[in-house]
Amino acid sequence: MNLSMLTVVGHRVLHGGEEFSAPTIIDDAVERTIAQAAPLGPLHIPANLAGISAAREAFPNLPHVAIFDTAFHSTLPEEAYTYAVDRRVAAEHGVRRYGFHGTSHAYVSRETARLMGRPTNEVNTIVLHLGNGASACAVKGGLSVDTSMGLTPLEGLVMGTRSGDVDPAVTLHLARTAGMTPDEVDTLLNRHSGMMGLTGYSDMRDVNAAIEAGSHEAKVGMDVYCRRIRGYVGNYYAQARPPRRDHVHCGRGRERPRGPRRRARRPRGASASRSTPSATLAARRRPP
Ligand SMILES: Nc1ncnc2c1ncn2[C@@H]1O[C@H](COP(=O)(O)OP(=O)(O)O)[C@@H](O)[C@H]1O
Ligand SMILES: CC(=O)OP(=O)(O)O
Repeated sequence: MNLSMLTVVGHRVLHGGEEFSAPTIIDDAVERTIAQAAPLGPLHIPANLAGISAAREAFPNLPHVAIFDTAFHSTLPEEAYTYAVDRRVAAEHGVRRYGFHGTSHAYVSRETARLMGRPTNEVNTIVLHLGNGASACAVKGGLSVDTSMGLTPLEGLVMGTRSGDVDPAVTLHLARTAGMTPDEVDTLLNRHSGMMGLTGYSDMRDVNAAIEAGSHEAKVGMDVYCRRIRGYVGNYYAQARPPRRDHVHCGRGRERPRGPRRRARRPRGASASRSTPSATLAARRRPP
């Protein structure tokens, strides 16, 4: 490759925080702001910064542009990016869902619309990015409306070495009962969990080989991985289009659903389903 033909250097950068939601020319100040996000991306930001610094040194006369993984998710509605924690604490410490793998979800959703021969703004997709890091994204008319990764890339699907969703109290439990420090819990959940923690392998080809060889742990690991994916796909599908008849009411079932209970079953814009008097616990199923 003739390097003199280069006109610009693009850098995939993990976290744009609330500062960056569009491609941004990198200067020293931008580099410093990216560095501030390091605690939110311990696996990625140090590598991103090393790449930026090496490339800026090698090509000092070219513009360097940061493309942020979080940018595509800047369209998340407030109800999707808000965690149900104390508002003041969340605001003070920037605790909210950002979402990642944005370039991948944007590309796949647009390409899907193109292959279907339909305009992007008319197509709704659920995109699964299944690499070492893994995430799901609900894309409505070309815009990200929900995604499985959160404040950091730890939340959501089971990944190569990351746990994805766990009860947040697991971290407190490990700190209190095992005496683990925040850094140790961070390392456990980011580097020694997921498929690696469940099966001993982070590479799916190794997991598949172990399943073929009869490993129970590998089979269970794969089942956990797939179950989590089904859960997210079902979640996003239900958000867009709730099932009209299959539902379970727990508690106070005889009251007519109001407010949140009604909206949980029928988001704005969805067509109404006929509500049925229900017992305290009533499940209606379609015949097989
Ligand atoms: N042909 C394949 N069959 C099954 N899994 C594969 C195959 N190729 C790659 N993978 C799995 O995809 C994951 C890595 O995906 P990749 O997109 O390369 O990761 P990254 O997120 O690091 O870019 C690994 O778990 C790997 O085993
Ligand atoms: C955000 C993330 O998980 O990225 P990767 O898949 O490259 O690890």
